[in-house]
Amino acid sequence: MQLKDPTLLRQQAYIDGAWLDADNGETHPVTNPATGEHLGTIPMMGTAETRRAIEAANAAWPAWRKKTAKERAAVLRAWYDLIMANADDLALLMTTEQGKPLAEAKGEVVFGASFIEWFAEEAKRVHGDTLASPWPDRRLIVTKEPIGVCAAITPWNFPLAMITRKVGPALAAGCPMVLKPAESTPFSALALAALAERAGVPKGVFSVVTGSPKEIGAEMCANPIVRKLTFTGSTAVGRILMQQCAPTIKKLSLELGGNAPFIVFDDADLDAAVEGAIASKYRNAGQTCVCANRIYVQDGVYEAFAEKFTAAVNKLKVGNGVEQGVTQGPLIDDKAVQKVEQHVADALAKGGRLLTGGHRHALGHSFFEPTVIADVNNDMIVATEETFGPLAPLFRFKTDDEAIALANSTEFGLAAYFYSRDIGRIWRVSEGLESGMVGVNTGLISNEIAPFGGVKQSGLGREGSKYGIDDYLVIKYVCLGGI
Ligand SMILES: NC(=O)c1ccc[n+]([C@@H]2O[C@H](COP(=O)([O-])OP(=O)(O)OC[C@H]3O[C@@H](n4cnc5c(N)ncnc54)[C@H](O)[C@@H]3O)[C@@H](O)[C@H]2O)c1
Ligand SMILES: O=C[C@H](O)CS(=O)(=O)O
Repeated sequence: MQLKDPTLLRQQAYIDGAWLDADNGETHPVTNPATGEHLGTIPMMGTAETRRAIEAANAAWPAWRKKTAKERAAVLRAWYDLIMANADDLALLMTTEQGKPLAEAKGEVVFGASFIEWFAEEAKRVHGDTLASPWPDRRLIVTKEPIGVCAAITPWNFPLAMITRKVGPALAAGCPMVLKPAESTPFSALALAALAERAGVPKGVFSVVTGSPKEIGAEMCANPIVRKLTFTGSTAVGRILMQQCAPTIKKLSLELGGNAPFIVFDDADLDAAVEGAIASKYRNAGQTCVCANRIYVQDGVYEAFAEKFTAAVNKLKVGNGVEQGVTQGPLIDDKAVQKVEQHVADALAKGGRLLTGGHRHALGHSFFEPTVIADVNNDMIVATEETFGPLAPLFRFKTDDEAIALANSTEFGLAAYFYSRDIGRIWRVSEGLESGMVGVNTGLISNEIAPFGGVKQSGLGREGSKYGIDDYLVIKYVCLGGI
C-alpha cells in the first residue's frame, strides 16, 4: 500500500493520547479482501484497556466541556481540513482493507469528512429556552448540556463515515468518545485518530480501542461512566447491546439493519429508475444498509424494466478496487459470499428466473457476480432477509396498495425508494411507507444535512442533520427564584 504519508497506517490502538499494544501483546490480522494479502495487525484488546479508555475519557471531559462551542468548533474544523488534505491516503487505506472501488472510497472520505464540518458548525447552534413563568418571583430557564462519556461501535461497510457520523456530534456537544471499530476495517479508524491527534483533539477526548467485540462491547455497556452508547451494525447485535445497556440506563442510538424496497410504478421514467436501482443496489457491492434489497415492478413495465436493468448490470466491472474503472469490488469475506449464494440458490429453487450472474466470480477470493433474478415471490428468503450483497430480486405487483403492503412487510424500516411521476401517487406512497427515509425518483439519499435513521427494527435516533447533535445532549431545567 503506497501511502503519501505512511504514518497514517497505524497498527496500535489509541488510548488517552497514546499509541498502545494490547496488555497481553495479542494481535488480530487484517487482510485485503480482494487479494487475501496480509496488511498488518491490530491489538487484540479487551476489558482492561477499554476500562482505561473510558476512565481517561471521563478525566478529559471537564476540560473539553468547558471549552466554548466556538473553541470546539475550531478543533473539529482543523480535523476536517486534515481529513480532506489526506483524502487520497484515507481512500486507499479503505479500499485496501474493505474492498470498495477507490472512487467510492474517496466519496466516502468526503462524505465522512462532511459530518465533521457540519457538526463544527452545529456546535455553535446548541440553544436553550426561557419559558413564560407561572410565578412572578421565578424565572424558568432551559439549557442543553453534554450527556457525558460516549461509547461507539461501528461496522466494516463504511469504515470512516460511520465513525465521523458519531464522533462529530459527540465532540461538538462537548462529549468525549471511546470507539471500537470493526475488526475487519480498523485502519481507517486509526488513521482518523492520528489526524484527530494532529488537529488538537485533547488526549482522552477521542480514543480507539481495537480487539474483542464481545469484551470491549460488554465493558462499554456495563461501565456506569458511559452515559451513551451509539451503535451502527446489524439488528441482531443491536438487540444484544440494548439488553446489555439496560442495567445502567444508557441513552442509545441504534443504526441497524435495512431491507429497502425499491418500487417502480408504471408511470415511472424507466431509464431513471434503472439508473437509480443500479446506484442503490450495487453501491459497495450491495453491502450498504440503505441498498435496494427488494425491487418491486408494476406488471405493465415489468419485462421492459427487467431487460433495461439487466443490460445495465452487465456493464458493471468487477475487480480489485484500486484498478481503474472497477465499479464493484469483493465482498468483505467468504461468509458474506455464502449468504448471497444461499439467497440465490433459495430463489432459483422456488421458481426464480436467473437473468444474469448468480455465481462466485472467476476472480476468486470473495468476488461475486452482479446478479439479477426475475419472477421472485414472497416465499423466498430474499423477501424478508437483508442480502447485503450484489443480488437484485425482481418482484411483480399490480396495485399501489399491494406495493405499499409488500414494501412494509418486514421488521425493517430504514430506507425505501420508488419511481413515479404522479404527484398524488408520490404523496400517498411516501406517507404509506413505514421507513425512516424515502427516496422518490432517486436511489441515493444520504448526506450530512438530512436526518439519517430508521423505524421499526432498523434502529433508534437520527444521525447527521440539525437533529443529530440532540442525541449527545441532555436538557436541564433551572427554576430561578427569589426575584
Ligand atoms: N443503519 C445504518 O446506518 C447501518 C450502517 C451500516 C451497516 N448497518 C448494518 O450493519 C450490518 C452489517 O455490518 P456488520 O456485519 O459489521 O454488523 P455487525 O453487527 O456484525 O458488527 C457491527 C459492529 O459490532 C461489533 N460487534 C459484533 N458483535 C458484537 C457484540 N456481541 N458486542 C459488541 N460489539 C459487537 C462488530 O465488531 C462491529 O464493530 C448490516 O445489517 C447493515 O444493514 C446499518
Ligand atoms: O451502510 C450504511 C450507510 O449508512 C450507508 S450511507 O453511506 O449512509 O448511504
